[in-house]
Amino acid sequence: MRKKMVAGNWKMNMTPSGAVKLAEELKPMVKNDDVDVVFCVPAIDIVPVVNEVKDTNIKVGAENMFYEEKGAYTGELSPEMLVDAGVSYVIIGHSERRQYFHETDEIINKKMRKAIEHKLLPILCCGESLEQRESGVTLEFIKKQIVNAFKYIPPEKVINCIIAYEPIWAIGTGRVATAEQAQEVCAAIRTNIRDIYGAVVAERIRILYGGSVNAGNANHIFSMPDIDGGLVGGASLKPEFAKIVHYDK
Ligand SMILES: O=C(CO)COP(=O)(O)O
Repeated sequence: MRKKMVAGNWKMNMTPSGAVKLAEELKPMVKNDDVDVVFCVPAIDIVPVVNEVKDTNIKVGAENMFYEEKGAYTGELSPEMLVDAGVSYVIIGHSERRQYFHETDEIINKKMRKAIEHKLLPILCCGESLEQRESGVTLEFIKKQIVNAFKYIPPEKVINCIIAYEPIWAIGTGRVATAEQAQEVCAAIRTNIRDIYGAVVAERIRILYGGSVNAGNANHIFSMPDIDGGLVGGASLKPEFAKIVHYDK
């Protein structure tokens, strides 16, 4: 049985003081032993949020990291810095980073390998554009994203990674994929993983859905057999996030 996960992606929201307030408000509301709860927060908020949620069930994630160990990379954060600050997860390859910061599959693969080397758990994002969906290439495109992201990573490491399927057309638009649409793609991703890494990895790896998840649709989406929880944007900045964590109540 895979444990469900609900991860918030705060994106570029929340000043350090605002972040502490939000974490303080949410922490008593998101206790749920059946769900792994993660706050993925802006880099500047990591240290204060880690302090705020220590001794709770909440783990902290970063929204990005660089693939080099250290050195002359102005503005970047290394995996060692994240680990030392108390980070457990790192989002890699979000569509916003692919779009605005020109991250390629090759860069994403380097980040995946480096995160794993430092025992950070990657939340790998994949997802198609509206144009790709309408031209019928969704499954083929996502397979390519997955294959490229996991290149050179052995199955015993792949098993602990998290994949987030986030159709670009459903992010921040209020236009949520139907639970059936999300299930279809998440099942195809699991089949891809099975074909490459075998049944054990495929049964254990967690696949999340992201894109306009809210308190009203989480229960239906998370009840799909291949969907193990959600990566939540807008609704992760509000008390509504706690309702998503308690989706089945
Ligand atoms: O991009 C997302 C999470 O990573 C989804 O964002 P929204 O939940 O705001 O659509």
